[in-house]
Amino acid sequence: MSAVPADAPVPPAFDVSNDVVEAVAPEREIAVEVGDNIMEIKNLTVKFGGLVALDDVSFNIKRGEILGLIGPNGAGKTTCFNAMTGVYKPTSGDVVLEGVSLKGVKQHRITRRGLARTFQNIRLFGEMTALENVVVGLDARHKTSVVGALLRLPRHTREEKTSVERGMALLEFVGIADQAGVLSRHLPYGSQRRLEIARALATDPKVLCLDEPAAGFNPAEKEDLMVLIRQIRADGYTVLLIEHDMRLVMGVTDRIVVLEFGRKLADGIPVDIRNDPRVVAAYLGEPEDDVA
Ligand SMILES: Nc1ncnc2c1ncn2[C@@H]1O[C@H](COP(=O)(O)OP(=O)(O)OP(=O)(O)O)[C@@H](O)[C@H]1O
Repeated sequence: MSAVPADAPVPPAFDVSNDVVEAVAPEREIAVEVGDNIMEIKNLTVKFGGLVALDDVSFNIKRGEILGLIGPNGAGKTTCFNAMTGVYKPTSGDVVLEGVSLKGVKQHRITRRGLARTFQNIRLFGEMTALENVVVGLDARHKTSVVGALLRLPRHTREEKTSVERGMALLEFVGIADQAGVLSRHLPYGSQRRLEIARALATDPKVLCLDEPAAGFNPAEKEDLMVLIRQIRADGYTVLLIEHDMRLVMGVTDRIVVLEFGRKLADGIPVDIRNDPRVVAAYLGEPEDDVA
């Protein structure tokens, strides 16, 4: 199934040292078990006027797993992400993170509570370097005040230094440390996608939501991305992944939730989803690339 032979060397970009891993995930257990529910999506409904984009959808995300969210075009995947991350206010239902409801919580506060995401259409600060884009994410977690920053109090200087070190570690982690000083709008497309992931990781999320991270990638880049997503999980993060490329979804996820016409169609391990006649029927008529 894989285009890369089993004994092929791991690309150097992902040969990440223990020091880098510790800088990226300083307070995490490196080896995690898939465990209890870290998030619960409860009867989530989103209506746009008369259109029901998401219809009474419920599923759980378990701590330490890579959960795939798939479905044909227009099935409601991005709407679900948007409702979870505070971009849209759900019409009804609830999203619970570590036992606490996110109902009515503003988007930036949801990020602070531990839910980070990337976007289908890349959203970086084009006039900032790669490193600065990541440091912005880290700065959101600083404890010093503006006055502390102006007076350059020792705590602020310490935090700033740590930010740069952690920012570099994150860039190394996603494989683009050599481009740290490049303006993000000048980065190659693949590096921009990786930078989005690094910036999301900078907020130290409990759950990382990736919205079509392989969009526009060639097969080799998709293989590299699978390695990176596995590495992210190995570092103790929980990952929710929207992705159209079935080979990638089947190759990297522990479990898959399938949406169709805004409703949950199936929820199970990849092999069961692949063989589920309802899922196969839902994808009939999709472009061949998407159902490979
Ligand atoms: N802001 C909006 N206003 C009106 N309708 C919307 C809005 N956002 C999404 N929709 C509609 O909701 C439905 C679900 O769209 P959504 O983008 O969530 O699907 P998707 O599964 O992510 O699709 P794709 O795979 O094509 O990205 C579609 O019919 C879409 O046109």
